[in-house]
Amino acid sequence: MNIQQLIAKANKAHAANDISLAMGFLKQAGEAGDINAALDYAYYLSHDKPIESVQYLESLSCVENPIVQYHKLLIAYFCDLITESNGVAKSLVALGQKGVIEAYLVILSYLEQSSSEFSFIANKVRNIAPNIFNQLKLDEFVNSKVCESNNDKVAQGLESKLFEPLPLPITLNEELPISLFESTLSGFECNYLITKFSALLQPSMVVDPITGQGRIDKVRTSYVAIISPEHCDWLTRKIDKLVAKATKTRCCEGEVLNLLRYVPGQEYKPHYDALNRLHDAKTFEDGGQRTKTAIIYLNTVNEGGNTTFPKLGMRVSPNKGNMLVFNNSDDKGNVLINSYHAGESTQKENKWLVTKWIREHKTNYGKFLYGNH
Ligand SMILES: O=C(O)CCC(=O)C(=O)O
Ligand SMILES: [Fe+2]
Repeated sequence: MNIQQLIAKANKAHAANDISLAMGFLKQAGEAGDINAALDYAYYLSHDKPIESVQYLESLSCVENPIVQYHKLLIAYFCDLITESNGVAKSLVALGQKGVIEAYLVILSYLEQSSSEFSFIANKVRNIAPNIFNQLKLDEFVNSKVCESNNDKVAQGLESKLFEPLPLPITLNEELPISLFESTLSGFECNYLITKFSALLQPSMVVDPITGQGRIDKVRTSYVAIISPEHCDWLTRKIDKLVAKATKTRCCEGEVLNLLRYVPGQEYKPHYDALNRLHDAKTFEDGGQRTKTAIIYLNTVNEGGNTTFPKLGMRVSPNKGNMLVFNNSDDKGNVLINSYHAGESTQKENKWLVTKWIREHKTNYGKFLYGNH
């Protein structure tokens, strides 16, 4: 079979949900020289066998290709095969120099925005990809200290950041509980998510209790972008990992990440995120009850736009980069009455956030991207 035939077979197997059959064809297509097939196979394999995944990429004749190198590094990093910097920082810098723009974006996501290292790399992005520089509004961050930095300083600055632990949260409510993790995403990362995924925005839906299908409802008037696996990148993976750490759950128990935009006047009226086993039976099938919610605010809203908990008399104001985490149901899957909450409308500004709901079991999204992790 030639490469096209192998890929056609892989697509057919994939459409029939036979992932192991699809993997077999992708593996062969990768070995025959198709880089995309090789990467797809490596990502699939990385769910359960990350070491084998890296070894597979190393066995290919295209291993020196910078894109292959970049994904090999990401698989090793996100699957925790690298526990200390071990040259990851240097490799990322080297990949950026070879023209892998994603490597520079990963670097930017770990650096302090006000640092000369950030400006130095942002300037490189300006030189090789001016469109991306403009779309990400990187000129907001570039300062005159560009010339004070160099590649070695960037690698040094990056090293400690790559393995920084999640800072301890502030407990806002002990009973539910509700926790706030400050500055989990940088301003650059927040802007990146808005820029990259707003093209996917559609009117939000709620689950119809009769049909079990999503439908538009005045309860939830914001717009949502569903970041399904084909759109996932290093940052959505980083967020999945962050949320898993903050909620003490596994990545495979998370639902798909949602980007939400409220324009002034739009809101999410008081509701429970926990599902009703009878009314939401269809949604329930994919991972069971919703146990926790994580919300990351992507911009600071000055008037309105709070997340409110009416039964607790609490409100949390959206601050760029902060992550709010709360429980929705108890160990037995019962709805926690105090988790009733709302997304208030804003007065003048838009409000942007990403939200992730966690289930009691593995979800299809989680299994697809993370296997058992
Ligand atoms: O907009 C908010 O602050 C809350 C969003 C929310 O409740 C949700 O997405 O489930
Ligand atoms: Fe909610």
